[in-house]
Amino acid sequence: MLNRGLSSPAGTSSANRLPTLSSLCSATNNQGCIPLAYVLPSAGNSSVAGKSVDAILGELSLLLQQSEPLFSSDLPTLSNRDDLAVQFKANSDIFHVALEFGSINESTFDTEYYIWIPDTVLISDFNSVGYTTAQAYVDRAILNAQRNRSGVPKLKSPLDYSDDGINGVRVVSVSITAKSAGLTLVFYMILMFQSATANTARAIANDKKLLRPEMVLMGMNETIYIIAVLAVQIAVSVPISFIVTAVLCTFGNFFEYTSWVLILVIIAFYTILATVFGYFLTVISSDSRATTGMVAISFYLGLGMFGIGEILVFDKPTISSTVQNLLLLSPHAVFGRILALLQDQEVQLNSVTFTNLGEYQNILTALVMLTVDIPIWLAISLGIENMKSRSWPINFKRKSNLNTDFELGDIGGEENIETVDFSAIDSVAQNSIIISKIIKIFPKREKSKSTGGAASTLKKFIVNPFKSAPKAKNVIALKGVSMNLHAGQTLALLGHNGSGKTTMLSILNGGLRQSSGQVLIKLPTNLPDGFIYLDTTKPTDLKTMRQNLGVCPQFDVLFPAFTCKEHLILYAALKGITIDSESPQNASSKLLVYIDTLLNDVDLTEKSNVRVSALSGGQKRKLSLAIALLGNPSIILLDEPTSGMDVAATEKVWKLIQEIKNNRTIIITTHSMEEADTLGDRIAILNKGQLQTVGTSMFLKGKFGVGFRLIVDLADGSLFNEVFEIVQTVFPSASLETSSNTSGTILLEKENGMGSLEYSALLSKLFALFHAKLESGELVNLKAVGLGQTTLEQVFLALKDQDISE
Ligand SMILES: Nc1ncnc2c1ncn2[C@@H]1O[C@H](COP(=O)(O)OP(=O)(O)OP(=O)(O)O)[C@@H](O)[C@H]1O
Repeated sequence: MLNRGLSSPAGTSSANRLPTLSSLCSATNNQGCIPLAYVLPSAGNSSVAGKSVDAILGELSLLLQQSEPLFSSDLPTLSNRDDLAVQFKANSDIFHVALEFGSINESTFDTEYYIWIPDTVLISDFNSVGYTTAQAYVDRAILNAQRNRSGVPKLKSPLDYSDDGINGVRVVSVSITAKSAGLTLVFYMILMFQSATANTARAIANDKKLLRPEMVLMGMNETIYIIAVLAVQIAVSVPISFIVTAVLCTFGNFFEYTSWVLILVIIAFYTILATVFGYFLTVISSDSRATTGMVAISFYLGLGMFGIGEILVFDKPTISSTVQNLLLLSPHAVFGRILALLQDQEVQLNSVTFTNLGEYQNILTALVMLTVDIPIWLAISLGIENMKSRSWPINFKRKSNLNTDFELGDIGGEENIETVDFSAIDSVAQNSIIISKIIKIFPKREKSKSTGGAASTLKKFIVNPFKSAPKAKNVIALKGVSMNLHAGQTLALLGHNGSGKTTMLSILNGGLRQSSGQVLIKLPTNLPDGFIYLDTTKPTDLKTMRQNLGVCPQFDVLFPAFTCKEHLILYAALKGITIDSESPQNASSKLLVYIDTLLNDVDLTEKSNVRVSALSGGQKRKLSLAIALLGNPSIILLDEPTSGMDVAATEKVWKLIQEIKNNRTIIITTHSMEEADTLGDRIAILNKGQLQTVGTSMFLKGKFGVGFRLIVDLADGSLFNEVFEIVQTVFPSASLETSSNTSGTILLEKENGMGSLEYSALLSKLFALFHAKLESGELVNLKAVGLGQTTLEQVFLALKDQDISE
């Protein structure tokens, strides 16, 4: 570019290769020829700098050695320009081309020089007289001196052609090579910090699915959670920033002149920005696999924006600074821009520091943009997240498929629901939770049955490339469930696996949003009514509701490294639980006493200072329960709280739940009928997403009980058959459950469709018969008969497969 940019005289070709200087020397076999004799910058010039001159001359002689081996490597020095003029005239056969240096800048190597050719030569072509060759040598020597200082690879001799080389191509590559070294560095740097984005995205996306919802439900403030995750990622990145800075500024020589503190700050800020950007990606995509893809896409997009910026936008006077700065909102573009600008200054050997940043406006602007990008992306992410959870008057989301080809509402209708006796419930306690026609549909994509990876994908493509993607298949977890709950009562929610219990609890605590229907939670207030109803789909209501909510999730969400006590202290802080006291010290010691009491309540006093990693499964459940009870919430949702606990611990928990239920609405899901019977003031049974029944244990047993058991105690076993035959005369379908010589149990099954009165009448008839037989002396060995009530388990099993038609 430098050489071919000079216009050649008309009629000459510019496509010829540069001739070597040796070939131009007219002396036979170069005998005595002098290559590029030179004159140093004139004395008295203040910018004369010995070191730079030496560096350039050293590079020049290296280049000459590469292409002009016939010349001696020592370049002859002439004392001044008069001497040069004399020599030229006198020895034009051996003295062909010469250099006169004007001035050389010590730090930038900016050089002013003149090329001498004898005036006896008619200049018809710059190439043929060696002028262009000399200039190419000198320009490369100057560039190599610069590159040597900044550690960039040196350029080869301009005459080191490849066979198909075209004259000038290598010279043009001078400027491109210099720039591309900087851009390669930028590329690698951006690539290196992808891990910060990817790690954050992965951590938040995974937590979003598993840990975060549960932690939020247990009282964790979402903003604190986000800040904690970002802080951890940033803390991990700090040592990495130091190492990268050390590599760039010390070992790698990539930034020899730029202040290392500036580089460290830039890298640290970019790390934070990359981390925040990772969080942004989790906000805009809902699943972790999508987020991973987004990291890759954003990387290429960012690089693209940087490339477009470098080529078309940055430093273009025709493009407004606003547009230029807009491009710098891209984390990768702004980082790349700063590095590229600093590289430009490095090549010019300029030292950029915090103190002289003002002299480099474009670097300063990019640095300011890098800094402000952090709060901007954080605000955008939090804003989108907030918008997503808001309930809009118009629903922009694609409507879920509510074409209900399933049975809606309760199984068996009103008669399976026990009428509540409101006279026994305080008016404030009545209807503390109103659940109305809740439907929950989980959209689900059918999984491909093949697991053959790339090979099966290829096969599928070959077999039927036009086969459309599998259609969405919905899972209907709740099919229009309605019921009202009352404070001071515990509702035991029963149901087989997958019947919808956890889904119901998640909707109640706002962790899941129902597809349709409404949940209203009653909270006491100072308002004239004395209470308000909160709608769990409204974020502000949800926030208030969660302050009054205690949740024990189905799976423990605990930190292995924290002790039991530390968990309660942490959650107390996160839930904002405060204890009134005159002094903060008093308050915190009172809080510790309260936490100790709670640990004692759940039988964990001995383990209060033990880390969770050393607790048994049952002990972890106790800790989760204690967290749920923290702060005396008015609504307590317990998802299988006693699973994994031993008998003694279970009984203690039952006692505790019974003690605390006053003024509170408690819902407990369980697979233990004994637990439901003991704790449930009312028991609700869910079956495949529908409410099968709800009522007291007595109501359920009376309604769905299969009948009583007759327990018979005999003095002589040989008479048992006789007793069974008597029973069968009244209850033809009676069945023998257990029997031994001296005792037995007979199930007095209620016939299908038989009413309670009719059944009672049969029982009376049976006992009258026994009485008569005893009186007549027919059953002399019968010591005692008794009636056993139907268990809840029998009710549950009887209801198992019942549907509306039955
Ligand atoms: N996130 C989800 N995506 C898709 N389907 C889900 C999801 N969560 C639950 N389901 C489905 O909803 C139905 C009800 O599940 P849920 O966990 O509420 O049952 P459950 O009664 O609590 O079961 P278990 O007693 O086993 O805990 C099941 O068919 C389940 O597969």
